[in-house]
Amino acid sequence: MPLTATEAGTGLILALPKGRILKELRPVLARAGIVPAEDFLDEDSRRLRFETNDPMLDVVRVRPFDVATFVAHGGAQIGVCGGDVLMEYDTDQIYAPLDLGLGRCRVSVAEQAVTAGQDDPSRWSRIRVATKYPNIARRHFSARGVQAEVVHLNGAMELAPSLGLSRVIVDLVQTGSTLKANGLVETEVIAHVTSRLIVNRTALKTRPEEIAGWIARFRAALT
Ligand SMILES: Nc1ncnc2c1ncn2[C@@H]1O[C@H](COP(=O)(O)OP(=O)(O)OP(=O)(O)O)[C@@H](O)[C@H]1O
Ligand SMILES: O=P(O)(O)OC[C@H]1O[C@H](OP(=O)(O)OP(=O)(O)O)[C@H](O)[C@@H]1O
Repeated sequence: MPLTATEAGTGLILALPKGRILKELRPVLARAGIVPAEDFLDEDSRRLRFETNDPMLDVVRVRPFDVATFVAHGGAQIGVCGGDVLMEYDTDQIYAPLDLGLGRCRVSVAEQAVTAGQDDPSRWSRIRVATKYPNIARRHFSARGVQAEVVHLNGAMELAPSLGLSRVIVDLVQTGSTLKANGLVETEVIAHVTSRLIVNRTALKTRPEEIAGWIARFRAALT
């Protein structure tokens, strides 16, 4: 069988995050005219790379944080990821030209309702923080002269304060119901986030017309 353009290394790879963003992204992909192979939306499929209706485009389905890694390293030329991931990854290899308005939430500091307001955070010199966003947490606290001692978790951060791992957490909040269900309150919003279309900087220079074409198609798909 002849190689497709992407197999031959001449097509583009679009990296998409599996999970909640992908669900929200489905109508946008359809409006942008991207039709991945049928098993792309089958969560049970073990395939990671899928051809599309466009012989010059394949999609890969990876974890949300790994979208940024694949695009930064040029393994994928374009991708979709949350602003939280971009803030954490913090690289100049990624250009984020388009806000897709999906996955709207915020990165916040939270602590146990019982400890909130007990002391003055401006007097803290150190604080233990449980998070899957160590860079965001360190930057946020160091900007106010507080040293963050990070306990790195990949999920269930909300358990950390009551189990003695940390005083506060830095995590995503949307409705606030996860915090509430675990006896926590949001004390500070670090950033509001949405998902972005992201592009590898080198690809933008070496393949400007193709990349600009895809940015335009995604932009049109939002309206
Ligand atoms: N509650 C939420 N409301 C809205 N958007 C969210 C919410 N939680 C996460 N997001 C956005 O969706 C992205 C992916 O989150 P998701 O929960 O699907 O993956 P994850 O659980 O962080 O990934 P992994 O499977 O690698 O642990 C986040 O980076 C963020 O931008
Ligand atoms: O404010 P809420 O509307 O309750 O949303 C916030 C929750 O959503 C995210 O978790 P997610 O559902 O993605 O679970 P996970 O982190 O365990 O994957 C986030 O980590 C919070 O736990």
